[in-house]
Amino acid sequence: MVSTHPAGVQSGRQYLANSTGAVSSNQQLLPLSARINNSDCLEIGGCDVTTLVQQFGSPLYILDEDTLRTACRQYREAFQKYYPGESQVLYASKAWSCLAVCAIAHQEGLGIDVVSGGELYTALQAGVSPDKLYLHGNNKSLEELKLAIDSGCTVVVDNWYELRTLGNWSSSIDNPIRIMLRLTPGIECHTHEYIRTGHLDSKFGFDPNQLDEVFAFVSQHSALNCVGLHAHIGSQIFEQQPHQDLAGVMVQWLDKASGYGLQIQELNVGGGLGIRYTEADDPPSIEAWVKGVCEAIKDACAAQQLALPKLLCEPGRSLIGAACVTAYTVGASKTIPGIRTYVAVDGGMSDNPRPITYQSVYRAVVANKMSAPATQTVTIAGKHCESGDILIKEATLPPSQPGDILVVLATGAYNYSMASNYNRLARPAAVIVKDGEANLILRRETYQDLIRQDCLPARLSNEV
Ligand SMILES: Cc1ncc(COP(=O)(O)O)c(C=O)c1O
Ligand SMILES: N[C@@H](CCCC[NH3+])C(=O)O
Repeated sequence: MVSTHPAGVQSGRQYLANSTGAVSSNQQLLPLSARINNSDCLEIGGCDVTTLVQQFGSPLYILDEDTLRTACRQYREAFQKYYPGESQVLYASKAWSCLAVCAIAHQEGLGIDVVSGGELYTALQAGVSPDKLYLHGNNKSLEELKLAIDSGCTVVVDNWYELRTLGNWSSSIDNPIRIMLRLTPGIECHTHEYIRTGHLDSKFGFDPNQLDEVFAFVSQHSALNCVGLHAHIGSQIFEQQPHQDLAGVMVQWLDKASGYGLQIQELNVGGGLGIRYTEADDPPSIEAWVKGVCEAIKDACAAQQLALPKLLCEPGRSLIGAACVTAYTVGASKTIPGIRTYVAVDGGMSDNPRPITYQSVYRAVVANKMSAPATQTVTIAGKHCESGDILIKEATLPPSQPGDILVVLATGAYNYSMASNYNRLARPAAVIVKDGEANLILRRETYQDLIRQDCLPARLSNEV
């Protein structure tokens, strides 16, 4: 990281990617196309961020197409390089589900992991082929299962209730139902407890101690076409060992399944590779992560003398997290002498609920003052009626004024997808940028949108 200021004093420049050598987007704070232009403003995808805000309004999600496509390719190419068997990368669309993002993932050859009828519908509408769609969920409704089966998507079965439901159902329909089984591997990893899923005490997946009963049940239902096994250990993980341990555990499951006559062809090791939200975060690159997983699967298969399965993974955050920033407009500020200065922006926990939910830490820059020395420590507050609505507790920034454009970095994953209308704030617009062109991918909500689903019974109407 290069600073143009005296020792210890930084500026927005420090977050630009080092342009020498290949970079893994999950290790960058700013999108790969980020530059500073002659007006000292941040440019992404060849578009000046301050101009984008004038054109599309504030707050604004700005998605860099090149960063997203690069990450998709880095995953795909790493599998080609390190795995001699078949492979398929799926985009975990819970990170950001919308038509444009699903369309890009599909164009880049990725399949899509969906976790609800809504995400499935979005992916289908984006033109994703059903044979590359996988439906997750620990409590899928009959309607969601029907949509998945009718559209030809694979159902990742999570529990006994669902397995029995599909077992009964399969006897009454013409084609076998394509399923995978999600198992809890009992692997611990270091991440926030809300985003850990692989430990035994998890609401997701079959208990691995019931593997024999599960395999026996599936083997007795020939209309259930069990193509694979799935596990996911958690999210925002920096260690490589848990995923490598997972590979060993899953190959043992594969071996056990063959004892029940099940010809399992696919193993899905889930997602979870972390990204850099601050300089202190040190995730492995996409290539290093894929290499580790592939080698662990190859070694475990060689040890058990098993043929290589088709290998799947389903990253979300590491594909899209660093590809997006959120631009806000600075408004009021309040200095409490000896305590802190609050600088308020025009969004907050409704467009980024991660700080209040997981105490997530973000970095920001002032887009119209990229080289100005970052000499102040301030607290970036949202505009919600909630004391905890703080986007960044201690942001080191240049002094800012109302009207400045504050840009929070690495907001591509689990921001828009977890956004709400708390305090009846309209959800922001999102644009995708590439080579100097910006296109709307999500329209800004209006006041009319906010009351669209409201019903006012006649007896409550105050119409004059
Ligand atoms: C089943 C499953 N697959 C994939 C993912 C994507 O995880 P990440 O965004 O950390 O890659 C998640 C989220 O944790 C998940 O629950
Ligand atoms: N929503 C979480 C990730 C959950 C992943 C889904 N299992 C986050 O923002 O970090």
